Amino acid sequence: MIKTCFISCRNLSNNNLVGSIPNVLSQLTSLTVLDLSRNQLNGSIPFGLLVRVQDGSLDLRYGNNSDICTNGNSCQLPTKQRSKLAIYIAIPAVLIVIIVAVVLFCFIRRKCQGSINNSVRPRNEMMTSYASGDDLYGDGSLRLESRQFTYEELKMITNNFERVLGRGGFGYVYDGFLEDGTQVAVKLRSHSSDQGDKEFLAEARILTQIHHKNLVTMIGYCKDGEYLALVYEYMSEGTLHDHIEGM
Ligand SMILES: Nc1ncnc2c1ncn2[C@@H]1O[C@H](COP(=O)(O)OP(=O)(O)OP(=O)(O)O)[C@@H](O)[C@H]1O
Repeated sequence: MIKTCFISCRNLSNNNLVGSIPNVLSQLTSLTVLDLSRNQLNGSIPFGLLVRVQDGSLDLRYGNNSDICTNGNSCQLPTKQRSKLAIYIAIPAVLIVIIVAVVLFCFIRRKCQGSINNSVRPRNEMMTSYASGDDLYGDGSLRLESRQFTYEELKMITNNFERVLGRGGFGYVYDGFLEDGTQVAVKLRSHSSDQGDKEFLAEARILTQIHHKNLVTMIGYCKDGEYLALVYEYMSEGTLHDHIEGM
């Protein structure tokens, strides 16, 4: 269409021209009126045309076509292109913000959980490698994250309950050694104990959930038929009572 205009066009309106304004139009000296208002041309008006507009040899009309501008540098992009560009920038930007927020949230959550875990971490790291989810009562009332021993295992550990360390409200406490040589104290609930299952479980529950350097660590438990026992790390320094007495 532009080529044809070299010869015959005086007015380019209604020709549905698309794209940027061709510079060659400025060479059409016979062209005195150039109406681009109803074409889909866009971009900056070529310098050659502007010169002709300024020297008055060309009457350039582009109506309300906002896609055409006179200054190449500040020329706005066509509306369609602008919205496309906005989509290309906006979507990745929103995605990046969401990803950063999620990563930050996970990081803060892990840090918080880490600090909680550290404050209640067992001194005896063996606790973590033991099976979890055992139910001391069989009714789902107690989930212990500690090792479960059979009565036979306790017999082996304590060399058939050979050495008594002391006696408390639940019954005798026996000296024992695990397979890896760790010394333990096995508290076996006696049938004649004046403290019942409820108290025994309460002690197990508390020691399973709370770990502190000033509290004895519970290594595991035994619920084997009628036998109930708790296995603790061995405290070599004696009892508080011994220390107070020795003062
Ligand atoms: N972890 C342990 N390491 C070494 N000795 C222990 C350990 N636990 C208990 N003992 C010994 O066994 C004794 C009885 O302890 P146990 O905890 O059964 O009774 P207690 O401290 O009097 O409390 P309670 O009557 O509430 O059970 C203690 O006095 C101590 O000599």
